[in-house]
Amino acid sequence: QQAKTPTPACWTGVNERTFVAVKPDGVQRRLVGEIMRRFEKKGFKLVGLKLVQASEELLREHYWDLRSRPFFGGLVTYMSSGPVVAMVWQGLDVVKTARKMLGETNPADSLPGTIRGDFCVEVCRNVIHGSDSVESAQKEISLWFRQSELNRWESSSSRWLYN
Ligand SMILES: Nc1ncnc2c1ncn2[C@@H]1O[C@@H]2COP(=O)(O)O[C@H]2[C@H]1O
Repeated sequence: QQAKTPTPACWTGVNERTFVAVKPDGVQRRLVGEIMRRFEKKGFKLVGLKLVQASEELLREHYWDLRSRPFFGGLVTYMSSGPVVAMVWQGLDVVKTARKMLGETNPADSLPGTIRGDFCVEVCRNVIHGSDSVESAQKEISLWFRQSELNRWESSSSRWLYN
């Protein structure tokens, strides 16, 4: 069994970070603003943001764990079919909460009120990706962003969000 990399203290508590990407279908369907609005209104802090045309190489690495699945080729083609909005959001329990906000991988299993529950119908066009653990968030953020692209800033609302 692979040893677990310990989470650095700077990545825990209110400083936890997750990687979220609006997929090409989400960009084409003009869902970027609505999705970002949900994360902002929830109280998470945006620390990284860019519109990128992802290379197949980057996507193969991003989805490396799924490489033997029959849909892998189609997934890479879909994800490279247009620009993606890559984001890093920060806040307490952001990895777990973002997954809840996204809904289930299959939109049909996603409750109304979630992003996938509200805006899509099929698993191969599920509009958004979010890291599934703190560990994969760290890997995905370093794959998609340079350190210099991540911003540290003091949020004036943090004292109203955290005790
Ligand atoms: N059965 C499937 N058929 C096609 N694509 C899938 C299937 N299961 C998962 N995926 C895709 O693989 C992706 C893996 O993580 P995502 O959250 O980005 O969203 C998933 C879907 O886009």
